[in-house]
Amino acid sequence: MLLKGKSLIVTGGSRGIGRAIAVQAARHGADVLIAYRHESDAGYQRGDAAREVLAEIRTLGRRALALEGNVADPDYASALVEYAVQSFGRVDALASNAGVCPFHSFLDLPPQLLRDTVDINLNGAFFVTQAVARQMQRQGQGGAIVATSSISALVGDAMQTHYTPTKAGVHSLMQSCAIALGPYGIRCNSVLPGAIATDLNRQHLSDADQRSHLEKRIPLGRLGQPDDVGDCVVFLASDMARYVTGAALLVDGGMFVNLQ
Ligand SMILES: NC(=O)C1=CN([C@@H]2O[C@H](COP(=O)(O)OP(=O)(O)OC[C@H]3O[C@@H](n4cnc5c(N)ncnc54)[C@H](OP(=O)(O)O)[C@@H]3O)[C@@H](O)[C@H]2O)C=CC1
Ligand SMILES: C[C@H](O)[C@@H]1OC(=O)[C@H](O)[C@@H]1O
Repeated sequence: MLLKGKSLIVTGGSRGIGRAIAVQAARHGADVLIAYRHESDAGYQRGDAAREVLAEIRTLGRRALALEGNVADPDYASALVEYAVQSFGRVDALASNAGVCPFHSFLDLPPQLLRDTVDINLNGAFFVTQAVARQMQRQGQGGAIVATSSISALVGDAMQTHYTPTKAGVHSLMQSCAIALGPYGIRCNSVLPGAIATDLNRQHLSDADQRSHLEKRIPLGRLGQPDDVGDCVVFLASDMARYVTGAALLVDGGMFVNLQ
């Protein structure tokens, strides 16, 4: 078990990649607090998605908690840490994963959509990382922070002009935090998923031509699944990656290098 006895906060842990991170971490022995917001257009009743994750983790014999809120609110970031410390006694790792990606064309993109996307994806990652790092510094035993950036940190997309800069920012945040937090033994790394089949892009990938175009660009021949990313996050959060900090791990089936 790679995370035996550890306590982990996973933002965006109710669905998709975050759910996979939370469950895989529990399989490796961690207790987990998931942060979620309740996205009504994902087709769940309020809290149902989170409750499903908690139930799955508890069947694995681990403790599981959830706290609804918005990572863009720094007070919620602090509340997450306080809840984890009250319940688990400490915070050993953070998966800063929550994010949104409403596809939209550039020329008519409304200012509020840009502000909301930056607020959640980048500012939210900053606030949660800062709150958890403060707790880890108080604990004095180091820790591991893994942010979910994206292949979109490295390449663009015409319908994601408000989104790709946030993913580049998340990766850059981890690089700077790796330097700032290294003296406290806190490691900071990013995973950069490619095209992963989740609610985030369900509509986008429901277009057969779009899906086929993507699959043809992926040397492994398939879209990623959330567990493909979850297992990589568990590795980076574990002592197996004890000398890894400031790194970026592409989890894309080879899509990024397949240009010619
Ligand atoms: N899917 C993909 O192809 C890729 C995804 N990524 C990144 O992976 C991460 C997860 O994406 P994915 O699993 O696909 O997305 P999903 O839409 O499937 O899940 C998003 C999760 O984030 C939560 N969330 C959204 N906004 C907030 C908020 N303001 N505060 C707290 N929680 C919030 C949602 O909570 P709730 O359920 O309550 O709505 C949900 O748990 C994102 O950062 C995304 O940018 C990166 C590359 C590729
Ligand atoms: C939601 C998109 O399909 C997905 O999100 C990312 O970050 C990747 O670049 C993909 O575009």
